[in-house]
Order: sequence, then structure tokens, then C-alpha cells
Amino acid sequence: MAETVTTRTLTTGPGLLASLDPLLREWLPRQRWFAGKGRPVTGFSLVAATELLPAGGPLGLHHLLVRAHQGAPHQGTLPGDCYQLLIGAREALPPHLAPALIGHVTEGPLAGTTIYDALYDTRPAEVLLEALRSGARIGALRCDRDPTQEIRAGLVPRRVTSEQSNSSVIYGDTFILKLLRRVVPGINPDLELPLALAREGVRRVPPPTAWMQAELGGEPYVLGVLQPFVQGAADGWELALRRLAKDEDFAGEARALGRATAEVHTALARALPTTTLGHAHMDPLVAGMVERLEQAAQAVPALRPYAPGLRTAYTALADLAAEGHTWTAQRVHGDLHLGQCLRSASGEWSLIDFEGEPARPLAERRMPQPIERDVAGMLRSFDYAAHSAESPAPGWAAACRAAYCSGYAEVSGVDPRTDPVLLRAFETDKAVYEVVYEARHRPDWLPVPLSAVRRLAASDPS
Ligand SMILES: Nc1ncnc2c1ncn2[C@@H]1O[C@H](COP(=O)(O)OP(=O)(O)O)[C@@H](O)[C@H]1O
Ligand SMILES: O=P(O)(O)O[C@H]1O[C@H](CO)[C@@H](O[C@H]2O[C@H](CO)[C@@H](O)[C@H](O)[C@H]2O)[C@H](O)[C@H]1O
Repeated sequence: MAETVTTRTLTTGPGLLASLDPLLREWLPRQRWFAGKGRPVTGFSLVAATELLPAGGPLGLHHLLVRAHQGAPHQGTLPGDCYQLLIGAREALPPHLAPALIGHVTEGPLAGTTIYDALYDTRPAEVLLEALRSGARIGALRCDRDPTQEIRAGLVPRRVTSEQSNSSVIYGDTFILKLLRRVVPGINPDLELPLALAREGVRRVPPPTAWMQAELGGEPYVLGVLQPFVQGAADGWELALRRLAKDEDFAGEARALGRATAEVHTALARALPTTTLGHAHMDPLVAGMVERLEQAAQAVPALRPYAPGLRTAYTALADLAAEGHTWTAQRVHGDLHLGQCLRSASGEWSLIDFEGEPARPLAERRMPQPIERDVAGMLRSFDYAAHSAESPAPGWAAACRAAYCSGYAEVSGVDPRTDPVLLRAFETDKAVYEVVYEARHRPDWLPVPLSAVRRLAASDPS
């Protein structure tokens, strides 16, 4: 255990949670990373509680894993998602921590304190780094690290303020820690794939430096991953928007991104099992697409008129499979878009965030898939960027899409455009996902994927 970190697993955890319950009920659903938007939280149950700094001191710090229950019990409440919370407790919050406020506690072990999201605060972030650095074992929490990478003590933390599905802290421009918010049991691809790529010597993906997991009921829960910070980097989304604003093309970068994606894909195919998908595998894959479309149309009425047209993309794929066509599948990124691509000051592209689409079950995210899945994600992203610009140059997105596929083919020898049926099915599936994502998280953005939906629904090649 780390010398500088005082810790214990809380036996008072349930009492603590009961006293925080009304505050968390109000605060949790307002967080960007809360996955259960639109359904009220009806209660919490404690999965694990660990005291990282003692309550009663000037700053108390609790690491909590809590399950948020949603829906009325008589409607057959689902078990609910498990969230990772880092709860700070102070007598009063200094003004710079005001945005982190959760509320004032009136009873239980923290009565009389103000609690807040401690990731906004310096000392708690330092405690996390120290735990990772020292390979701490704290109650259910365990930290492991790559012994070949050095982590200097005393790096100054700052929170990442951009919109995220999780929460990240940068340490002295040297490392970045991503704390996963909605956590699930099992091997998490956000750690698994970068570790596999590091073993392959791939430099396109920052190699995990240290990671924190919880061991609960014999299952690992990945809670956080520390990795080298790509200094002076801009992400592909920012860069694309800047180019669009200046009426400049992005095809050169798109081609480099295609090459980078192919490098990562070929390394993943070397490092982890691949498989051939025939009729028997394609049927459930297509069934999943159809089901996601049906659920999306239920959730977002604006999608309904296009559902029949979109479905033709899936039946075309099922028809090919029925004719005996086969596809190669391998581990892929799973949620590739411009925001997941970082260009360093020297112009090199890195790919980050291998978590996959956070809403999908872990087992599904870890299944080998055709590489067209990731390619489709990037193609959609060029389209997103063009739609976000005031007046994009005609053909901007089409030029990026073509350059990306060419770059991909240069490295892998496979041009994704040679399988238009598969590509259209994956693009359709992605656009449907985006419709649901935007309806839930950023309703103002809904017209962006809807315009793609209109195009894809009308592009029946048969
Ligand atoms: N290794 C890194 N170097 C520099 N910035 C990074 C690195 N990893 C992530 N980031 C920044 O942090 C943001 C969030 O990271 P990401 O892994 O995409 O988290 P999330 O799953 O929460 O979206 C990214 O958009 C990127 O700008
Ligand atoms: O935050 P994550 O990286 O886990 O991804 C989720 O959020 C993304 C938005 O931040 C979302 O991406 C969609 O919007 C992007 C522009 O903001 C665009 O580049 C992507 O092509 C588009 O899919 C992503 O789908 C979602 O999983």
C-alpha cells in the first residue's frame, strides 16, 4: 500500500450512501457521462466504498462504486448501471470548486460537510496518481503498472474540461488519467487493446502506463487508465473544423489518418484472434443492426420515416451472406471518429479511446468485426465535420472520405470501398447510433446524423 495514501474499505459504506442518496439523485443525472438519461433515478445500492482520505480531516475523500436504479420497482427495475464516483468532503467549498458541488450533507458519517466531485480538486487527483505510481492495493482497488515506464512523483494535475463520456486528469503535461464513469465487469478493451498494441511495438497508440481496477465477486472492473500525454496535440475534429473555417481541404490529413488506422488494424490482427464470418455469423450481426434500428426508431420519432429505406442496407448484406460471401473479422477500435485521433506537434497521428461504443455490452464490444466498422465511423465523422461548418466547400467530405480509404489501402492492401454493401450497412448502423446518441446527449446536433440517414435511406443500390 502507498505510504502517502491512508485508506480503508468502509464498513460504514451503506450508511454513507444512504446519507448521500438525495444529493446524488439530483446530481448524477445531470452529468454528461450519466448513461441512463431520461429515466429518473429511484435509488442506489453500494458496490464498493473505499476511504482514500479520512472523513473528519480538512478534506475527506471517498471512492465509491454505486449502482443507480432506474424505473419503478413494479415495472421490473433493471439492475442499473454501476458508476465510479470520487467524492470529496470539505467544510465549505472554495469558489474555484463551485462547479463541482454535489450538495450539503445533513446526516450520516459526513454530516455537516459539503460534498463535491473530487476530480475537480488538486489533492484528490494527486492521491490517485500516487496510488497508481506505487501500485497501491486499497480495499477492493488495485493499481498495476508497466515497470518500464517511469512516473515521476509530484506531477501537477489539471482536469480535462472538454465534453467527455468519462473524466480525465492531465498530470504535468506528461500523463493523462482517464477515470471510467460507467463501469462494467470484465476485460475492458480500453486497457486490453492498447496493452496488446504496446506489446506489438505499435507507436500509434499511447501505451498504458498504469491502471486501476476493482476486484469484485471474482470479476475485474477497469476503473482508470494512465497513459502518456501526447503533448501539443490537436484532435482531428478541431483540426478539421479549423480547416473548414479557412475554406481549406483536409484530404492530406484524411489520407494520413487512413494510413494510421490501417497500421493499428494490421497490428491488432497480428496480436489478437481473427475469424471468418459466414452466413451463421452474419445473420446475428445483421439482426443486431435491425434491432438497433427498431429501438432507435422507437426512441427518436424523427427516424421513423427513414426506417424502411435504411433496412435495405441490412437486407442487402444478409443477401450477400446467404449467397455464400464471407468476411474477415478482427478486433477493431469500435467507436472511431475524428475526436479519437490526435495529431502531435510533429504531425504524427495517434488513435485513442478503445472503449468502443459505451452503450454496447462489453462482450459485443470485444467481438472480432470487419474493419469496415471503424472505417464507417471515420467516414461518418468527415460528414459530421462538414455539416458543422457554416458553408462547407462542395465535396469537402467526399474528398476526405476518398483520401481516407486510399490511405487505408496503401498500408493494408485492402481498399474498404471494394465492399460497398458492407460499408453502407456499417455506415447506416453508425448513423442510427448517432441519432440516438445526439437525441440523448446533444439534441441540437440531431439534424447532423439525420441528414446522413436521409442520404443512406435513399441510396438503395439494388
Ligand atoms: N494520450 C493523450 N494525449 C493527449 N490528450 C489525450 C490523450 N488521451 C485523451 N486525450 C484527450 O482527452 C479527451 C478525452 O479522452 P477519451 O479517451 O476520448 O475519453 P472519453 O472516453 O471520456 O471520451 C480526448 O478528446 C483528448 O483530447
Ligand atoms: O465521447 P466518445 O468518444 O466516447 O464518443 C461519443 O461522443 C462523440 C461526440 O463527442 C460521438 O461522436 C459524434 O460526434 C463527433 C463530433 O462531436 C463526430 O466526430 C463523430 O463522427 C460522431 O459520431 C460518438 O459517436 C459517441 O460515441
